Amino acid sequence: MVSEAPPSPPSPPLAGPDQAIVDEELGILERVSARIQRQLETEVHQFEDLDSQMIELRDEIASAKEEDLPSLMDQMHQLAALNAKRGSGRDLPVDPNNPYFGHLRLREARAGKQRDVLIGKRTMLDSGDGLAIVDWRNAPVSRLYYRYDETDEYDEEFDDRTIEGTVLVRRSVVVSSAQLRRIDAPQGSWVRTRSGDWRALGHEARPTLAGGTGAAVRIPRGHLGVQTEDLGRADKRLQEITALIDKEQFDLITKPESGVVLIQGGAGSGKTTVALHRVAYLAFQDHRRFAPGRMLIVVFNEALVEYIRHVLPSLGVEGVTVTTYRRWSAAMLKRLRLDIPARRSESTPEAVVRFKKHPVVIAMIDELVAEDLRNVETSLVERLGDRPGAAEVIAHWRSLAKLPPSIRARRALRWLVEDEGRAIPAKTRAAAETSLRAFREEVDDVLADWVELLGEPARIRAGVQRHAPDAFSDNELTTITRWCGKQAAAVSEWRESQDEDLRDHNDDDGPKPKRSSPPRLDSEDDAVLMRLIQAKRGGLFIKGKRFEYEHIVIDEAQDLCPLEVRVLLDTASAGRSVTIAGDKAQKMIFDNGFVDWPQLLDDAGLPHVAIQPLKITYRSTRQVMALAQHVLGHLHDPDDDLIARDGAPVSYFGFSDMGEAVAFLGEALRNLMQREPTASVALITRYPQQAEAYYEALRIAEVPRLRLVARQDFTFLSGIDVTDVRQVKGLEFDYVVVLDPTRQNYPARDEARHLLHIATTRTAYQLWMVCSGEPSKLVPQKLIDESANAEVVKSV
Ligand SMILES: Nc1ncnc2c1ncn2[C@@H]1O[C@H](COP(=O)(O)OP(=O)(O)OP(=O)(O)O)[C@@H](O)[C@H]1O
Repeated sequence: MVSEAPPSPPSPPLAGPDQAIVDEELGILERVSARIQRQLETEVHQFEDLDSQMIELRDEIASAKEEDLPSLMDQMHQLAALNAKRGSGRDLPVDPNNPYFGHLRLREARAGKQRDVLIGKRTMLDSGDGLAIVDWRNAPVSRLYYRYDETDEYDEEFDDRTIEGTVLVRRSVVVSSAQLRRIDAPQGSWVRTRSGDWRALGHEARPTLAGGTGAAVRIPRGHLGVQTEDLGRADKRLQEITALIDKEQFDLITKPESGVVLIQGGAGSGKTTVALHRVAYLAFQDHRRFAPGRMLIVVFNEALVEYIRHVLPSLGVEGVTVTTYRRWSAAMLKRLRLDIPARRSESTPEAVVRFKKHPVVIAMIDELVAEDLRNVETSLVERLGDRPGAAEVIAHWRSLAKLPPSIRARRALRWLVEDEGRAIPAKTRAAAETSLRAFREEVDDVLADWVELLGEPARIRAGVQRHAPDAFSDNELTTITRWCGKQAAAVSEWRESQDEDLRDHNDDDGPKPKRSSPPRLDSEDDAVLMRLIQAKRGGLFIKGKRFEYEHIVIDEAQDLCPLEVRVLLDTASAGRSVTIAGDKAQKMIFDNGFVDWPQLLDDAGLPHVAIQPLKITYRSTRQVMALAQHVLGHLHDPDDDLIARDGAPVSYFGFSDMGEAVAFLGEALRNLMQREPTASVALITRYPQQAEAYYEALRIAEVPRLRLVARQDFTFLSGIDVTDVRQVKGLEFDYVVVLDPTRQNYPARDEARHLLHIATTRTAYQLWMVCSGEPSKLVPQKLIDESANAEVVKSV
C-alpha cells in the first residue's frame, strides 16, 4: 500500500528578476570571500616569516647581554603566541564558510547614501569597498534587520542619535561551506539544487503573523515523508536560526539586562531559541558581567542539556553551565557541606510530595524566620528589662531589620563586643550577648530549622489553613503531618546519637551506645533546605562568599515547583537578570503547584511582568497544531492559538494487532530511510516497555538505523528513535509517529492530554498515529473516520 515517491521535477530556468536577485547575492558573496581570502593570505605571509624570525631571535638570546634579555624574551613570547594561532585561519574573526546570513541595503536619509550591510556572527569592517558585516548581537544595525521589512522607512535612536532612512533590500541567505545555498526575500525564495542550478520555491516557506493560507502539501496516503529531496542536515542540532529570528523574538532577546523576561508561547514557537539567543546577546553586550562562567541555564531533561551544550558554541558562547534542576541542586547541596542525611526516601506518599512542593512551604518558611526574629527580640527585651543602655541595644537590633537573620545576629554581636565608646554598662552588654549568642548558634543550624518547620503537626495545619485552605483534604493532612512528624523525630534522634558519638570519641573508655542509622529525607526536602538557608543567611554561601549568577535561564519553568524556582532565582545577583521560558500546555509534572505565570512570579517573589506570548509556531504545521489543540480539549486556551504553516495532513492508521501495525510501519520506514536518508523520525509510545516491544519487532522487520532511547540518550542524528513520551519533551524530529494512542494509554484525563500534546508537537513535517487497539477519545473521531483502513478500525 505504500506508494513510490514522486520523481522531483527538473528545475525550470529562473525568471529575469529572480535571476537578478540570485546574481546579486552571488556577487556579494564573491566579494566577501575574496576579502576574507586576502586577510587569510596576509596572515599566512606573517606565519611564513615566523620560523625564520624565531630562529634569529633564539640565536640572539643565546648571545645577548643580561640587560637585553627581558625585551628579547618579550618578543619571543609574542612570536610564540602568533605561532600558536598558525594554521587554517580558524582564528579569523569571520568564518569564511559561513560569513553572514542576512543582507540589508539601506538608503540613509541624512547622507542620501546607499550601503549594503551584511548581518553575521562576527564583525568585518568596511574597508572602503562598501561591504561590512555586522555581528547580529550588535544592536544598532542588526535592529534594523530584525525589526524592519523591505521598503520600510526606519527611524531609530542610537546613542542619542537618530538614524533614519529606508530599507531597500532585506534578504536572508544561507551560506555553508562558502557556498550560497538559499535566498529568502519578499519576492520569493530560491535554493541551489545539488546539480548546481537555482530553483524557485515560491512563497511556501514561512508562517507569518498575517496568516497565510495555501494548499496543504499533497502526498500519497500511506507515504511517510514529505520532502522530495533529503533534508540535508544529518546533525539535527545545528540549525542556522539566527537569520530567521522574528521581530517579537528579537524584542524579547534584546530586553534590558536587568529584571525578568518571561517567554511564553505554544509548542515550537521558539522559546528555547529565544532564551539561548538572549544569553548570547547579553554576553556580547557586557562580556565581563555576563561571562559564561557566571550564567546558568536550567532545562528539563538531559537530552535538552546535551542539545543546548552543542547549540550554544554556534551562537558564540561557550562554557555556560547547562544543567537540570535536580543535578544543579544535588551539586549545590554538596558544595554547601551541610551535615544532613544523604539518602532520600523512595516511598514518599503522594500527598507529602505535593505538600513539600506547594508554595505554602515558602510562606511557612518566611513565617518561621519572622517568628525566630520575634523570639530573639522578646528574649532581649526580657533579659535587658530596664537596665541602663537597654533601649539603645534594642534600637540598634531593630535598625538591622533589613538584614538576613544570620548576618543580623553577627552584626549585632560585633556591635556589642566592639562597643567601647557607647557606655553601655557591662552587665547590660553581657545580658544582650547571651540572647544574641544563643540566637547566633541556632540561626545557621538548617536541619534544626527543618525539624521545627515540618516536625510539628500544628504548624503544618496552621500554615495550610492560612495560605492554602483548600489545597489538601483532611486525610491528606493527616498523612502529611504523620509522615513529616516521623521524619523529624528520626532526624532528631539521629542527631542526638551523633552528639553521643562525639562525646564517646572524647571519652574513649565508656560503653558504646547503639548508633542510630541515618534517616531518609524526601527528594523534595532539598529545595526546602536550600530555601531555609537562603531565608536565614540571605543566600547560599560557599567558603564565606555568596554564590550567585549574573544571569539565569529557566526553560520549561511550568515543570519546576515555585519553591525550586524561588531557590534558583535567589542565586541571581542584585540585578535579578533572569529569563523564564515555558508553556502551560506542555506540563509534564502534575503535582508541582504550578498554576499560571502570574502566580509563579508571585510565589517566586518576582515582580509581575507583562506577558506577550509568541504567536507563531515554527516547528509544526497547521494540521499538526489543530490536532494538538484538539487533544488539549478544555485545557486549550483560544488566546494561545498559534499561526502555523501549511503541511501534510495528519494520518491515522488503525490495526487489530501490533504485528499488523509493525508490518505496515516497517515498510513505510524502510522506504523513508531509502528516500530521505537524513530524516529524523521519532516513534513515540506511552510507556518505555512498549517502546522496547516496538523496537524489537521493527528490528526483526529489518528497519534500518533504529535506536531505542530509554534514558535520554538521543544522538540528534538522522535515523529512527523508538522511545516513550516522557523522553521527548523539548525535542524536535522531522517525522513523528505516535504509537498506540489507545484508550488505555491516553485516557480522557488532563495528564494524558498534556502528554499527547507534547508527543504530537515534536514533528516539523508530518504526523502519523498508528494504533493497534481501541483509539483514545482524545484522537478526533473525524481523523479515525477518514482513515483509509477505517474498516479495520471498526472491527477492533
Ligand atoms: N524565527 C524563527 N524562524 C524559523 N524557525 C524558527 C524560528 N524560531 C525558532 N525556530 C525553530 O523552531 C523550532 C522550535 O523552536 P524551539 O525549540 O526554540 O521552540 P520551543 O518554543 O522551545 O518549543 P517547545 O516548547 O515545543 O519545546 C526549532 O527548530 C527552531 O530552530
